[in-house]
Amino acid sequence: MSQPAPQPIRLGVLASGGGTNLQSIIDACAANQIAARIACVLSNNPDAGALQRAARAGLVHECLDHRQFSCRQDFDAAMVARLQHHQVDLVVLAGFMRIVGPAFIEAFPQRILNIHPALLPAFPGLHVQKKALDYGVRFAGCTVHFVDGGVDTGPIIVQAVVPVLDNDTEESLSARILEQEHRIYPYAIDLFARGALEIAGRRVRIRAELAAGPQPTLIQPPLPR
Ligand SMILES: Nc1nc2c(c(=O)[nH]1)N[C@@H](CN(C=O)c1ccc(C(=O)N[C@@H](CCC(=O)O)C(=O)O)cc1)CN2
Ligand SMILES: NCC(=O)N[C@@H]1O[C@H](COP(=O)([O-])[O-])[C@@H](O)[C@H]1O
Repeated sequence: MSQPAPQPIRLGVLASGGGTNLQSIIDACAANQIAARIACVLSNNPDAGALQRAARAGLVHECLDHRQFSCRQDFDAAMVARLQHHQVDLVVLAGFMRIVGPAFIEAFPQRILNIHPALLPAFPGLHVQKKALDYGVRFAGCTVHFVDGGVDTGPIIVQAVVPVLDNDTEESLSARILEQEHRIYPYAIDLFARGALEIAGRRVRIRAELAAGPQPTLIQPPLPR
């Protein structure tokens, strides 16, 4: 029995690239699949496709080009100021390619999520789809986690698994993972919005009774050869 939707929380989505994760969140909000609304979209990259997607969706969007700031701390402070101005409840990193510092994290304690295109703790950092392919793993996937002071080390909320095929390229594997990212990120954000996430040390407990519905399928079986 799903719970009635609570008052929507306000999201601040940070993106540096094309914004397909942002688009999946935009679409999920429009379909009332997330108990949230996007208050603003911020990017560090003036050329980010995410800014164009935000504009098309009629969303508040701003670029704070990190290259215009004298240091990482000043950039972080400016981002925090904009997020607080827009009264953001949850910061959603959606392909945001800057490491946020302690002051940013202190401003939003346990209220910053990130999506990573690997099954953490395997393959943190960048270019991880290629790293997984080169390593020879049989399964890959993606992870939604809380952001903490480390990089890709925060408590894990949801993961999805995809098979790695013998003829996979970095592009084909990235595309397969991205499809799952677009499914699990809206789901994870909605769990947070409904107060269904409880952090206990490294572990995150999902209170199913507060979720909107059943957990989506998270393990993609190997494709027929
Ligand atoms: N404190 C944290 N900040 C961020 C996290 C995190 O877990 N903790 N996740 C990242 C997203 N991410 C991987 O999922 C990631 C993004 C960027 C980098 C990185 O090395 N960035 C470089 C600049 C790279 C560039 O501009 O092309 C840097 O910031 O110096 C590592 C991991 C978001 N932030
Ligand atoms: N380490 C962070 C990282 O690699 N993030 C990845 O950047 C891509 C952004 O795509 P998008 O702009 O189309 O959402 C996504 O695959 C996301 O997991």
